[in-house]
Amino acid sequence: MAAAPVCLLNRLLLPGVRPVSRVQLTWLCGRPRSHSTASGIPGVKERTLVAVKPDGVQRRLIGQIIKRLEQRGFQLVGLKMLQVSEELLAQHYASLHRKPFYPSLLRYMTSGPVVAMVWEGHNVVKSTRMLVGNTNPAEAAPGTLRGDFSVHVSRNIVHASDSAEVAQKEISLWFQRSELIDWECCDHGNIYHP
Ligand SMILES: Nc1ccn([C@@H]2O[C@H](COP(=O)(O)OP(=O)(O)OP(=O)(O)O)[C@@H](O)[C@H]2O)c(=O)n1
Ligand SMILES: Nc1ncnc2c1ncn2[C@@H]1O[C@H](COP(=O)(O)OP(=O)(O)O)[C@@H](O)[C@H]1O
Ligand SMILES: [Mg+2]
Repeated sequence: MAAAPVCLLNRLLLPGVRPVSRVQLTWLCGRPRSHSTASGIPGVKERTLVAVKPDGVQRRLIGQIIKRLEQRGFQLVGLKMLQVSEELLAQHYASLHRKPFYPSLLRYMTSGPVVAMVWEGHNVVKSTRMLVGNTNPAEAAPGTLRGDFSVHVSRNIVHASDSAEVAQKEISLWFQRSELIDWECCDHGNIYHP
């Protein structure tokens, strides 16, 4: 912590108030920025695609979903609302084409707008899958998004990429590079450093 902010803060304190030390100021404000950049931590720039599905949008759950990811400490780097095309879904759900539920999945996912987001952070893919919960809401633990807000597998409110490799493919399928913002949250020091 530079000496100047400590002196400045002590000058502003009322007479009789004990001056704060540099250690106390560091504790109050988080680690100083020069030491708090998280860019040196491996995996901190990992990204995942999260999409609020049409039922999640209709049920006004967008805010709840964003809130859970934000409060966990992840960082939003891209966000848009869109009416998804069948072409995009055919690529997104390429592994499910032969499933009996695929036609109804397409109808579901095109039934209304979707909110697509890209979230960034350490182990964000795995952590987000844990936060979203099992595909089948009956198997999703209470406290997870699907466990708290959904009942049936065909209306499970939210999508999240299931591996880092799949996440990269899904992000480039849903977003243009120019739609994603590289930025560093000012509280990185508190999230990533003990
Ligand atoms: N019997 C099933 C199985 C799946 N689905 C729908 O198909 C989606 C994709 O299935 P899958 O990829 O297996 O589930 P998740 O990865 O959990 O969901 P998503 O890929 O949408 O995140 C599910 O979320 C669900 O909306 C369905 O309607 N009926
Ligand atoms: N047995 C099923 N019946 C109906 N829909 C399903 C079923 N399995 C999966 N789905 C739908 O397909 C989506 C994608 O499946 P999958 O990628 O396997 O799971 P997840 O969404 O958890 O990644 C699920 O979220 C769900 O909407
Ligand atoms: Mg899936």
